[in-house]
Amino acid sequence: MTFARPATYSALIFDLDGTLINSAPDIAAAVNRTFALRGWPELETDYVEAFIGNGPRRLLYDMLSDLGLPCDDATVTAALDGYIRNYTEHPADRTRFYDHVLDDLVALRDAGFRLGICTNKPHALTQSILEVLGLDVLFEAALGADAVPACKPDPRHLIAVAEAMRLPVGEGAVNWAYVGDTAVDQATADAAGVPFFVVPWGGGSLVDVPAHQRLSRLADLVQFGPRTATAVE
Ligand SMILES: O=C(O)COP(=O)(O)O
Ligand SMILES: [Mg+2]
Repeated sequence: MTFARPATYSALIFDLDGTLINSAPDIAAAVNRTFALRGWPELETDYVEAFIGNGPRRLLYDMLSDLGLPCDDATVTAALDGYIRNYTEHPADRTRFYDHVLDDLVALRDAGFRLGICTNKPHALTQSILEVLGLDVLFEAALGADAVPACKPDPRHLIAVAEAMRLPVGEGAVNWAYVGDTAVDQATADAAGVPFFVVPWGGGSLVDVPAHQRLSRLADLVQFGPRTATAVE
């Protein structure tokens, strides 16, 4: 989709996994603890990482199906319970920010942006990981997949975060943007009629967007900040 680039955005909403944090090592560890109990194979982090972005149920279903293991509803539901328990016990042991993310988020806040998160990670895990990483103070709202009736790529997930931040929604009214790393994020923004930017890490290089929507780092967005734009005028 194409969109008119405004001079400023009042807010930015971010995806979490693959966009702000590399959580793949902790996700893979929780998957492997869950798999080990069932006699399923140990998986490489890179393999698991490629399936992240559609929430934990799809993560497990997609991997089990790809590996030729049982992936009926009952098996996936039991594995999901174990996975969430394992991940909750170790939410951020090995999770790290991508390069410059923390500094750049502070720069974006200082440029006048209001900040939110729209992630397919479970809501309670999202809250605890944001707290562990000290990010809870930077974001006005963060909604995980199970905090809304329909999660990404359903646009209502993103709209729910905007509404929690009291941002304008609806055609022609949007003055904020979504930043993510996968085609799921892109499809969500497109369906919501919201400008989209993609990061260069996570799954970002695989997403097909025009050059002006491709970031080299989050601080590229400072130029669209209300305070930055005012200072330039
Ligand atoms: O799929 C997940 O669990 C989370 O992914 P997201 O933060 O990239 O939406
Ligand atoms: Mg992501």
